[in-house]
Amino acid sequence: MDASAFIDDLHNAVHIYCANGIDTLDGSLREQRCAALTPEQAAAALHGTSQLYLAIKEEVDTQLQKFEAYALETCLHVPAGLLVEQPSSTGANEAVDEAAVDAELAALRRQIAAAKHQGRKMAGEVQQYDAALATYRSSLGCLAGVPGALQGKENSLADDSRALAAAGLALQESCAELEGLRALRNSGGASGAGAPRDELAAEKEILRRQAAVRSAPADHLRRLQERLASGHTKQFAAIGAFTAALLVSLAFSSRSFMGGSLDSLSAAMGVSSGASRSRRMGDVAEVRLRQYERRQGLEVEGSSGGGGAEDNLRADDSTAYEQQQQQQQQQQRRWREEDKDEPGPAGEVLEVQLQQQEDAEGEEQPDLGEGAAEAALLDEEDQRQQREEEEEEAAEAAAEEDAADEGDAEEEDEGQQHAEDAAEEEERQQQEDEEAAGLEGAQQQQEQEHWEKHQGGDANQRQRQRGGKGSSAKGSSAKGGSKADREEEPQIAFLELPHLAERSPYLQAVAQCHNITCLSQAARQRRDPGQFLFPHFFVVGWQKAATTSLFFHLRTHPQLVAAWEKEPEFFSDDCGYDPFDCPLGAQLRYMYKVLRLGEALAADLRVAGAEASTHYGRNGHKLARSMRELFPWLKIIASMREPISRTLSMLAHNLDLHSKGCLAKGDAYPCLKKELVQSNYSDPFEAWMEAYPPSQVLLLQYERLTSEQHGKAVLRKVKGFLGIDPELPSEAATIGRNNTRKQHLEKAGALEGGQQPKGWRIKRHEYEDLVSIVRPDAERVASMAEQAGWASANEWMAAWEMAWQATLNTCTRKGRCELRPN
Ligand SMILES: Nc1ncnc2c1ncn2[C@@H]1O[C@H](COP(=O)(O)OS(=O)(=O)O)[C@@H](OP(=O)(O)O)[C@H]1O
Repeated sequence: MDASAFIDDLHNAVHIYCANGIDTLDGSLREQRCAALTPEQAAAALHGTSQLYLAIKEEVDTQLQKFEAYALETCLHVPAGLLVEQPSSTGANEAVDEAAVDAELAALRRQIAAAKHQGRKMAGEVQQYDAALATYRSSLGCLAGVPGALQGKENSLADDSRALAAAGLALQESCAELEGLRALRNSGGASGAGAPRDELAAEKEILRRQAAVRSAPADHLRRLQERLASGHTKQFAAIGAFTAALLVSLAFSSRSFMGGSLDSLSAAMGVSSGASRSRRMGDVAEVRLRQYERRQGLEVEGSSGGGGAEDNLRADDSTAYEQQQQQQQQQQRRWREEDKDEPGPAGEVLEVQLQQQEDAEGEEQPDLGEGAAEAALLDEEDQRQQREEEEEEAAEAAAEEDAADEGDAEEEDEGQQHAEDAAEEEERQQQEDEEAAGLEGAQQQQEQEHWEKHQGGDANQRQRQRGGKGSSAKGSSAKGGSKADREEEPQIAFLELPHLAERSPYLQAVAQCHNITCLSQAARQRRDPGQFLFPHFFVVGWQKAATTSLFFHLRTHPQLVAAWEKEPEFFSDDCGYDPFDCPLGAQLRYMYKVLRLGEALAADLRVAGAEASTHYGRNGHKLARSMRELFPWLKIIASMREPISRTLSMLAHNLDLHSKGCLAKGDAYPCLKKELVQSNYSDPFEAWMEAYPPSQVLLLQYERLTSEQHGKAVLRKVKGFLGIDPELPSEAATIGRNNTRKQHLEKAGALEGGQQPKGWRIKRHEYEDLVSIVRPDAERVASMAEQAGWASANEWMAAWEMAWQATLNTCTRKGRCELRPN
């Protein structure tokens, strides 16, 4: 049945039902009630029923029509408009072309479907707009208090936006710099053979720009951050957080990028003493920066009527500020074009000027011009240092020769290391000479003569004054008064640290220091949250326990400004283990050139200063207590390796370098025994433990530190101990492997030449004897580790037992075993 027939049937059925109902009512009235009625009453009643029928019929018709319309519209999807026009009861249906109506209906259905789809879409959009509107409304609510809060602070807001603009500008420039450096690094690294000078120049350039990239935007951002943190524009705290994040990422990216570039350059150049070269280049960069900053300072003063860049930065007139910025940029561009050797963007870096020689040479020194004079000072300083080092090394090498047969293998190692360094120094000197020929030429020679004169003698005389290795600094101190007395206090001119007066009292105090005792006293001043006391930690040993890998890993951390080179050995070699009796000039060099105090200050001392020297650890009994007096806050990290393999590594180092030393005689047993009976870990380490509270000392086990399984956890522990982010520089970062001995061998071609010893034979009972020598010390260390909570004694011993067992596993049935180097 089709739908319209169904409706018709329904129609009829309802009508019949109604009619039947009325008929029944009629009949009932007539038969049962009307008999008692008068004829008029009966007629009135029947009229009533017929009226009722009509009323019911009309109502039923109306309802049925509505139902029909509803059914046609919803079941048959006939549009309402069409129904109205459709004369349902006029009989015009017949006139309608059903096919046409069907087609129209289909089209209308499609339109309806499209309209419904559009409607749903719009409903979704309306929902989104509603949500957005709600957000805007609530934002508006939040901002309602802003105008009031900012009233009267328009100037400081203007300053903020200027500072933000300056920071952005500096960042932009730094990005360009970084891009340039990346290109430079790529070209430098890939330049191949025959271009060492180009690479040298590239390295210089990178170092020079590095300082600027690091300091300029960082300082702008820091100032901005300070402004925002100062409370007058709290509504913009998010900007403060943003700049803080930028600061951290800037520090991290520039340092890791630069570190990588220097390493790859050094590697590309095949230079083993990359660190010392870097330092030297860093010095050149410092001088160039000073020249630049001075020039810039004068220029700015001249153009702004003496106000200086900082004042101009604060100027209310933003147009003047923009002009100022443009002028500075133009000036920088001009300088770059005028003199390619001159530095690029300025960094407001705190620098220290070593002027002790300059003063002495004041009358006689020819007028070299400001830049040349400064460069000469630097060269001279380097030369003096270098000569001293060479002389010391020569004397030490001689002493080592004498001492070699006495079997002090550890000291011998140092001597040989020095001899190697001396060779590198020679190479370095040669390069410096070449550079000097291009830059200062004869002036450098003159400077050298002035210096010789001022110092009152030739190199040999100075060597005699120092008394060679045997007397060292300490010995000479006994003969001729303290070194601090003998050496004139250097006069230091500090370049102004921006906003020094607004910095923390601690930073202000440190910024005034030019000796290490002053650093100690400055620590009494109040610090800002996040500032580290300087220096923050030392890695004190032990030699051949992966200290180099550890140090260089830590150095990549963005919260660290660690010494460029490993093992400055300042407190042992320069101070003769007495931190209160170090030569003043050496102290200054140590603070600024080794510990990089200038950079730490520029970073608001929110970075940890550090160095790593293995002499310190093994001489704890000489140094720990006085070190505690000097730097009571210092954190101490030591790494210890299974003692026989550590000693073997140390002896092998000497052998590979110079084919001499104890192991060269072939029999490893007496050689190792002699060394092992006269050294131990626990005595010197105990001195460190006694001097410093347990919370400031951390002992690592080489085997865990370098293991794949535990290495990362150990590194996190180290960083946690130091109070720096344990997940940086990267969660996945491992310690890496720095094998100095292998590098030396590779450099010398020894690996190809077959000079590397494959191993040493030792009899089983001899090895067992060695184990019995070291075991008590090992157990003592294990128990110290357990007491301090660094490891369980059993775990500690198990790692070393395993190393011993590994050697015993190589033993043949005849009891001949092999000691294998790494
Ligand atoms: N990641 C890792 N894994 C395993 N071994 C490692 C690692 N890093 C350094 N080393 C080994 O540590 C030895 C060098 O230690 P140091 O850097 O402290 O030596 S040094 O005192 O600075 O010369 C040296 O050991 P030997 O090879 O036995 O001489 C390095 O090979």
